[in-house]
Amino acid sequence: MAIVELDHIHKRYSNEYVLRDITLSIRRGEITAIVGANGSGKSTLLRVVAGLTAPSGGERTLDGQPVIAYAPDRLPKLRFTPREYLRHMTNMDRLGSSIGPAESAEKIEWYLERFGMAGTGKLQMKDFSKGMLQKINLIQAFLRDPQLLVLDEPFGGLDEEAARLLADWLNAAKQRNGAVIVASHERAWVSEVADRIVALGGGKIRSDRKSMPGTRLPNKNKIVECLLPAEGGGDEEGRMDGVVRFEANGRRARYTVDSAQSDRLLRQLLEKGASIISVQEKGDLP
Ligand SMILES: Nc1ncnc2c1ncn2[C@@H]1O[C@H](COP(=O)(O)OP(=O)(O)OP(=O)(O)O)[C@@H](O)[C@H]1O
Repeated sequence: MAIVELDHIHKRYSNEYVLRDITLSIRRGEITAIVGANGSGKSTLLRVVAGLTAPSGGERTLDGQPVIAYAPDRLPKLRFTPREYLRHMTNMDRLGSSIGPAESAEKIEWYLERFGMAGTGKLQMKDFSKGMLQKINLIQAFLRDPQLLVLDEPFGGLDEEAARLLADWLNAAKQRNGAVIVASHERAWVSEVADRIVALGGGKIRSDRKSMPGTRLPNKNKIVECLLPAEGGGDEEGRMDGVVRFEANGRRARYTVDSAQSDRLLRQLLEKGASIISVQEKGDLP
């Protein structure tokens, strides 16, 4: 069954119809892309799907009470550091969940690191570039572990590497049987990830067709986290075969390694007495 059903939805602002007679099912295990010209109603449709805008007519039905996460097309430039903002978002969320502050702080770090944002320190979001702000916007949505992800222009402002990672995360969410809906003008990424493409025009559905996602290879790096037998040795560690990135905090170390070389790295680490904490595909979710 669909996670959200829209049945003959209309949305009107004053006398202007923005959505007209929209009937649409958003299903689990599927990535749905909404495409269409500027002003065609994509953002409005997404907000109706997420339950943030009430329709003027028609019915929206949810299957159960799924956790829904929404990322708007841009975040305001707030006077918060990303950690302050994300902590605030998860604090609000935790009211209804079982995850504690330590665990959610760890998850925040996990996402910041993956997006190369761990080093932003005291820099406030008001001074962020468009792409940096977009990464925080996406993190706040993924942090909720949603069953329904509603993302407005998620690829906007992202560089190639970040966009690839996002595509991997969307696929990982889908593999967990989550439902994903994105509005996007980025044709290449839409055809890369979408199982289904719904085109809007003048607030109406003009076409709704299946798509065949995925010609691009997934991120081929793995992330190995481990406890080293002793501190230090950063230069030497970074030069180990296949290691593209090395970070350490005391004895705790993180290697980003080419998948083809990861077994070899693991063997070398074990031989020198390290204990392995985790091995993950770079595009996995926590
Ligand atoms: N709160 C609002 N009040 C009045 N009109 C609105 C409101 N929100 C959206 N609209 C109007 O609804 C229409 C559709 O806007 P929407 O943002 O949904 O389009 P879109 O397809 O997402 O556009 P874009 O590709 O430019 O982001 C536009 O004409 C817009 O002016």
